[in-house]
This record gives sequence, structure tokens and C-alpha cells, in this order.
Amino acid sequence: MYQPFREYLEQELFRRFDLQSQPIPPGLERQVSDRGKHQATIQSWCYQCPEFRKIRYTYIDGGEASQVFNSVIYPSPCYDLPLLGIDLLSFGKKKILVVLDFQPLFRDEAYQKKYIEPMRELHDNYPDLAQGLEMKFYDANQYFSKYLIFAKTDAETVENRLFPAFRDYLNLYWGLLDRAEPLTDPEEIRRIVKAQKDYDQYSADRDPASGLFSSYFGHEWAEKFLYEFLFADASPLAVSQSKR
Ligand SMILES: C=CC1=C(C)/C(=C/c2[nH]c(/C=C3N=C(/C=C4\NC(=O)C(C)=C4C=C)C(C)=C\3CCC(=O)O)c(CCC(=O)O)c2C)NC1=O
Repeated sequence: MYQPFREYLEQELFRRFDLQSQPIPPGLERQVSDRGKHQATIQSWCYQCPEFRKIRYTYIDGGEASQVFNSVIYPSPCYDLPLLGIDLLSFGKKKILVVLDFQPLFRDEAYQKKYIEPMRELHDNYPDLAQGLEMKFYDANQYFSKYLIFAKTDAETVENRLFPAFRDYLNLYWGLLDRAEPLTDPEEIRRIVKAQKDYDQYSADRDPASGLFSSYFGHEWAEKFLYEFLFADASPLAVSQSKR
């Protein structure tokens, strides 16, 4: 269902950037689950280039039971650009949740003006995809912008509305990168390294997918996938481990 989104992202990346494949820890790149009623395959890709220190995306194909396309693009720490975050989910055809955002590293006004305000026009063009839903797992004020795409929707809207929105948001993101001036002050660069690391820790601790991974591929695999691939700069919390 979301394969055209993955293909489009991939084409854009290869066309615009000089990508280098990055290794994915053994066993995490591809996995097949027979645990559920339906077989599910999870596959991931990882690259880097001078502009982006980590580009990762994952596709879960569980037939009609589950289709997921998830991606995070981390700019090189000499750019204070937001992360590009994509989470497109479909469970059993009826439950379709789509999220797409430029995930801000900082919340000051200058940052908002520079990176978030430019999203406003797109956001306003897609009111059906920007439903202002409440978040249960995450804090909407942390690492999310006010102009994100966040909708509970249907397959037709995914095809006819989300796909053009996806192209528009991606184009805007590449444009922001084009206009961004690389930082040279080591202090400023360190601040970005830290902010991206904090994002990983926050996201790993709250990721609503960990139960899904565990149910398909087992707890051990799920922990490894979360802390060694998806959010590799996060460390497992003692508390959250004992909770699980
Ligand atoms: C392969 C990894 C991966 C998967 C499969 C995944 C799935 C995933 N994301 C979810 C919600 C969500 N996901 C996001 C957003 C994001 N999530 C992101 O990983 C990114 C990059 C964004 C940013 C666009 C939001 C905002 C929600 C709703 C959570 C809430 O209500 O708090 C949910 C809960 C759906 C529900 O029952 O309501 C799942 C299972 N998350 C993952 O990280």
C-alpha cells in the first residue's frame, strides 16, 4: 500500500544525493515472521551522504493485516535542519494512520520561523490530512511541528491526497536543505549532535511500535532493532527493560 511512497523517496534520494550504503546489524536488515495469522516481512535500508548522516527507512509487509512505511532522515550535524520523519501505517485496512513531519530539534522562535513556517502553506493545502489529532504516546510539543500531517484516513485518500502531499513536503524539505548554511562553530555543531541524540533517546523510549515488533519477531529482536538500528544513539533504559 505504501510501496509507491518508499519508491518515490528512494528515487529522490538517489537522484539528488551521493548515497553510500550503511551497514545494518546482522539479522536486522530483513526478517520474516510466521507468528501471526499472516506472514509478515520487515525490511530496512540505510544510507549516508555529505548532507545526511543517517537515512533509514523500513517497510513492513504483512499483507492486508499490516502495511507500514517508516523513515527518519538525520541531517549532518553541521545543519540544524529538522529531521524528516515519516510513519505511514495501515492495520487490517480499516485502521490507517499517517504521519509526516519536519521534526524540529529546537523550539525557539527563530527556528520556527526558519524551518516550520515554510510548511504552513502546504499544511493549509491539505486540511484533510492535518487533522490535529491528539497524541497518546508522544508529546506533540516535543519533536513535532505544528504543521505536521497527522490523519486517520482511508486508502483512497492515501492514494489521491497523501501522495501529492508527500511529494510537496519532500520538495520543501530538499529546498530548506539547499538554502541551509552549514555551521562551522564546533560548539554549535555539538549542540546539534546532542539534540539528535536526545531525539533518539526520546523516540526509542516511547516508540509505540515496540509491542508490534515483539509480537511479530520476539522481544529480543525488537529490542535490538530499536536500540541498534532505528534509534542507535539511544541506550536502553533500565526501567523500561524491567517493565517489559
Ligand atoms: C519501523 C519503526 C516504527 C513503526 C513500525 C512504528 C509504528 C507506529 N507508530 C505509531 C504512532 C505514531 N507515530 C507517530 C509519528 C512518528 N513515528 C515515527 O517513527 C516517526 C519518524 C514519526 C514522525 C513522523 C505519531 C505522531 C504517532 C501517534 C502516536 C500518539 O498518538 O502519540 C503507532 C501506534 C498506532 C496506534 O495504535 O495508534 C505504531 C504501531 N513506529 C516506528 O518507529
